[in-house]
Amino acid sequence: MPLQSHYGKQGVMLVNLGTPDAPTPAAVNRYLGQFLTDPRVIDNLPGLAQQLLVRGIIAPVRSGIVNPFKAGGSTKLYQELWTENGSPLKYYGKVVTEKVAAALGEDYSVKLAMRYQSPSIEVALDELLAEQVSGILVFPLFPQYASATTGSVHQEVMRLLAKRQTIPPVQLVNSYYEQPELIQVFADNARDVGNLDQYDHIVFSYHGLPQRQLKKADDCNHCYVVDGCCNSISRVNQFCYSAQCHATTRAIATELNLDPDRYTTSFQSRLGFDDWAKPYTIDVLEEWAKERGAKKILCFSPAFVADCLETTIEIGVEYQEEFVKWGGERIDLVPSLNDDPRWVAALVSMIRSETREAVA
Ligand SMILES: C=CC1=C(C)c2cc3[nH]c(cc4nc(cc5[nH]c(cc1n2)c(C)c5CCC(=O)O)C(CCC(=O)O)=C4C)c(C)c3C=C
Ligand SMILES: [Fe+2]
Ligand SMILES: [Fe+2]
Repeated sequence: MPLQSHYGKQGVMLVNLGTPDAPTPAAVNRYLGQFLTDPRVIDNLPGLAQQLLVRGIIAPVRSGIVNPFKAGGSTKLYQELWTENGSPLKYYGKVVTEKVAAALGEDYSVKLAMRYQSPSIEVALDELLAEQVSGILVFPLFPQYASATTGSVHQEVMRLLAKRQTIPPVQLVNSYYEQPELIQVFADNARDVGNLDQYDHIVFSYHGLPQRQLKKADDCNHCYVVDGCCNSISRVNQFCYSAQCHATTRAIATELNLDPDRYTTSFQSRLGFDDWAKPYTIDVLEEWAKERGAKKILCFSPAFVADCLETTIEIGVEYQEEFVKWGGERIDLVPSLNDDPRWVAALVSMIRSETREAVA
């Protein structure tokens, strides 16, 4: 018998990053304003300076709200990404939540939340608590831990719970970067693409992080100090985002029997002028096209569980155009997990194993 209360359902909150409510300058401005004033995302500015810079310059300029007749860069990209179902990140989040809820059955109550914009963590938490759940499993939809993503979700959940008299049993999922269930789905999706020998090279492209944040999160003075610091994972770097990304790559590559010279781990979406985790995906693509004559590249995006701006547009359109200019033919994207039944089954399996004690 578990120690905790076992009355009511087990609550589950699936949490992703968030996306604008609409592809308009006003909505993109609201989204970027909330996202980029998070001190875990832009971590090197004092609070007031960050508010002024983000809300006064970065968000208005990127969204284009400063000029009502001309959408800014980010808004244009969101307009390109938008489908009849809206933003894919939110659409697939909703579909997956419904499917996971149906598969888990009556013992569970499953909600979707977004760290920024809607549906908010606050609303999802209130709904779960109003149902008198016996406990809550907070499951960020980020396979690898970063302070800017998972850490921020955890902090927000704790901030909201800290206001309440009763703090229910809460489990915070940290990461699942090499869980066999997850690795299997990425590998199966790649197998569905066809014979991998048709590709000159395979790129595993992860969202980047400023090197400063990797160092800050490193209590063991390991990252950028020890040679090949992220090439293996152990006690000293078990929570390092970059090391976890490399571990995800190795696990997928092992599953697909890929030799190490067939693939590269790289990082995308750099913002600002500081150095981010390297190598940058765009540099890897340039090198393969210009110096090694690569024509076809296969690209995995294992930091994302659904189509989003960074996969569909940044890699699928922007990097693709550059690659062709450099003499390449095409970059094929391994489809994201989206609402793939194998991904739903993987989530159900991970949730069940995390809550086995509570749902006895
Ligand atoms: C692994 C997941 C992610 C990490 C780590 C991450 C860090 C990070 N991101 C920014 C700045 C931006 N990210 C933007 C979009 C975006 N980021 C992620 C995931 C991670 N970000 C996703 C899934 C998305 C797309 C959301 C969607 O709606 O499709 C954007 C907005 C787009 C733009 O204006 O270019 C910004 C800005 C920083 C600064 C950062 C770490 C410090
Ligand atoms: Fe991002
Ligand atoms: Fe490292």
